[in-house]
Amino acid sequence: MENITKIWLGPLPEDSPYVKPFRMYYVQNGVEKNWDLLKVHDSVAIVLFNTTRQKLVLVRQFRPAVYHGVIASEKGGFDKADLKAFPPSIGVTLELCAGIVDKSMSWQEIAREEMLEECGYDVPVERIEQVMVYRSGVGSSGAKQAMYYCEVTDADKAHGGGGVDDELIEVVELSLEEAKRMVQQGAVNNSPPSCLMGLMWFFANKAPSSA
Ligand SMILES: O=c1ccn([C@@H]2O[C@H](COP(=O)(O)OP(=O)(O)O[C@H]3O[C@H](CO)[C@@H](O)[C@H](O)[C@H]3O)[C@@H](O)[C@H]2O)c(=O)[nH]1
Repeated sequence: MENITKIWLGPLPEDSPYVKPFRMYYVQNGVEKNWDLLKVHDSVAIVLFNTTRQKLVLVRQFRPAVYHGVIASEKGGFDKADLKAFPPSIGVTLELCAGIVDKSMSWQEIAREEMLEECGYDVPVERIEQVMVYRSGVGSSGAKQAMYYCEVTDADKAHGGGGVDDELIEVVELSLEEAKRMVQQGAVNNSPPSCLMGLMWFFANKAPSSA
């Protein structure tokens, strides 16, 4: 996955299917203000628990935004990627299985499809429980994400997962102890808030009482 040999930056093409920047103007308390925004896709994320193995199923992948963010935080900017000083592994995340809402299917159907494509579990939508809906990027995109929960067993496994087309996604099974360490005080990791919140929700609501 980290077989990345070259990284560089370029301007955003106006026809990007993923990100559209623009400015919103408004008058608040009689004062004209503006805010720079990004239109991005809404998304779904699924807390997946394999009850056969008592393992949480997450995905590991290289995230360009995280690679950029780690370097920008450390150096105050990103001129050019020095792969020796900053290996691609610093941009690898552990996340919930997730996907963008970019097709005309129900959100639950999209969640079902992502579980199959990314993690290899084939389950009917009826087994996917909605957990909560929230907005991420409240300063930039305000995008909506719906979080779901699904218990799976080894019998639901149709294939190894890994994503479609040229996606490179590694399925990772975490023991309850390993997952708990990710959300303990002082933890530092590359995971997005949705993943950390999903794990905390799991421990508060679903984990076996011994965990
Ligand atoms: O600039 C881009 C952006 C996306 N993609 C592709 O678009 C797809 C998007 O992947 P998908 O699995 O549908 O969504 P995620 O990338 O997992 O992202 C979702 O899940 C994340 C974790 O919850 C959230 O942070 C994000 O906002 C949310 O969109 C992938 O095939 C990417 O290769 C590109 O090729 N170029």
